[in-house]
Parts: sequence; C-alpha cells; structure tokens
Amino acid sequence: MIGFIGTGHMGGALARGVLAAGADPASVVVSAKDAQAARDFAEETGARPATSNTELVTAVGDGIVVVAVKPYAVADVLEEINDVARESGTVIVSIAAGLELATLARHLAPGQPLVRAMPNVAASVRASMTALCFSNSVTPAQQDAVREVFAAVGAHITLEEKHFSVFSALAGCSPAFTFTYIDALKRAAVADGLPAAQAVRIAAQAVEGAARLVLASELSPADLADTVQSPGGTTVAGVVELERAGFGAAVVRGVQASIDKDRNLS
Ligand SMILES: NC(=O)C1=CN([C@@H]2O[C@H](COP(=O)(O)OP(=O)(O)OC[C@H]3O[C@@H](n4cnc5c(N)ncnc54)[C@H](O)[C@@H]3O)[C@@H](O)[C@H]2O)C=CC1
Ligand SMILES: O=C(O)[C@@H]1CCC=N1
Repeated sequence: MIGFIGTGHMGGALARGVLAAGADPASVVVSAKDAQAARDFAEETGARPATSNTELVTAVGDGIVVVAVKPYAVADVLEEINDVARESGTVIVSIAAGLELATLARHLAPGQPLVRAMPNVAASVRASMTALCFSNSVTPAQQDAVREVFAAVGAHITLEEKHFSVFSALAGCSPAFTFTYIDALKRAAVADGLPAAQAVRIAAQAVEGAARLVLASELSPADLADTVQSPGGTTVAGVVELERAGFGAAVVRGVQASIDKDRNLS
C-alpha cells in the first residue's frame, strides 16, 4: 500500500504517475487538507480517499506514506501521524524542499523509517528525475520498495544529503526554468507570425529531442552545440546573441538563487 498526504501539484503528479505505471488503484490512498479535495482526486483517478491523515496511515500500515504538503506544513502533519506511523512501522517519505532528515526525524519516533526524496513535476508523465536519501532505520527491503515507487514515475538516484539543495535546483526547480524557456521560444515565434499552439508544440518537441540527445550521446552539451552551429550560420548567430544578453550567466544565477533558497528553508 502507498499513501499520498497532499494531492496538489506534486502529490497529485506522483499518485497519477504510480497509477499510470499500473498500480492497483485500491492500493493507492490519498488525503488532503480538505477531505472533499481528496474525494475529488480519488474519483478522478480511482485511488482510495481517506478522510484524515491518520486514517490514511492506518490504511497503509507498514507500507509507504509520501508526505506531499508545503514545507511549512510538514512538521504538523508528521506530529499528527506520528503515533499511528510508529505502531504500524510505516515508511515515511518527505518530498519537501529544504527539510533535512534530522529535522524531519524530530517530529517522529526514534527509529521510524524515514526517507527524503526530491522528485519533479514530470512524475505525472512518468519522466521525473528523483533523488533519494535514506535514514539508517530504513531496511534494504524498504529501500527497494521506495525505489520501486520512484522508478514507476521516472529515473531516480540515491544521493548524499549534502547535495540535495543543488539537486533540487537542477531537477526539482528546473522544469519551471524550462517551461519559461519554452514560453519565450513561443513568444518569439508568435512575434514572427506562427500560431501559439503550433509554436509550443514545435518548441517542446525540440527541447525533448535535445535532452534525449544529451542523454544518449557521448558528447558534452557544448560539443553537441558545435554539431548544430555551422560556421557563419543561423544557429551561431542566435547563440552569440543569447550570450550577449547574458543567457548562460542568467541560468547560473537562477540555479544559485534556488540553491540558496533551499538551504535557507532548513
Ligand atoms: N511542485 C513541485 O514541482 C515540487 C514540489 N516539491 C515539494 O512538494 C511539496 C508539495 O508541493 P506542491 O505539490 O507544489 O504544493 P500544493 O500546494 O500544490 O499541494 C499541497 C497539498 O497539500 C495538502 N495539504 C496541506 N496541508 C495539509 C494537511 N495538514 N493535511 C493533508 N494535506 C494537506 C493540500 O490539500 C494540497 O493537496 C512541497 O513540500 C514542495 O517542496 C518537491 C518537488 C517538486
Ligand atoms: O519551489 C518549490 O516549492 C518546489 C521545490 C522544488 C520544486 N518546486
């Protein structure tokens, strides 16, 4: 059994991804701040609604509960479910930005199996990049069960906790950077007369293709860029202008701002 406390952008994306991967809807339980929101989500997806977070943890038992509420709400939720989770031996997975295992553990019983995860919103289409960090109390079998959940919604790696802030910027936040980039590509194309919907589809497919090429190629991204830029050609004219406008430096600054914000949350 797996439970999702919170069915918002990320809890919803994960639950949808797990269901799309073929999980039995009867084995997926959801709760939300507003019980009606959980019922609506359950009705739409086939998952089981719980009327409270403790009811959800009771239903999940020694399975996995993903806490998918905003970071400021995590402590209250953990304290609310603590007793039931301790009795059941539930594996608690937090996906909250910035909250370290040691901070999370303060709200749970000593030895409670606890996992820190950082997925991204592409989990809904089973294309997340997720980092996992396990507390010492998570058994190898429980680790495998958690990995299975995140494998169902994309790629995953196990990462030392000290790298979570940079990972969060690079994989958790960067979909928003990329959506902003695709939107800017669209705007430029619309300015030249292309219909918006067509421009978005073209730009998104081009971004997906480029990302897949990076993953499949032995070449670095810079070397791949050279394969597109003919001397004196159209591409290099565009790249030079992007760099004049500070494109690369802007990306580095954006990533650093996300890293700093994440470190300040803990
Ligand atoms: N949105 C994203 O792309 C990502 C978000 N995260 C993390 O995921 C967590 C959730 O973020 P979002 O989904 O964006 O937020 P959201 O605002 O879309 O969803 C929050 C959900 O939590 C529920 N909730 C709030 N208080 C609750 C309570 N006491 N009991 C039960 N449910 C409660 C709400 O009903 C809602 O379903 C955050 O901690 C965030 O750091 C991590 C990676 C990516
Ligand atoms: O910005 C946020 O709240 C979350 C954390 C990682 C991605 N989105």
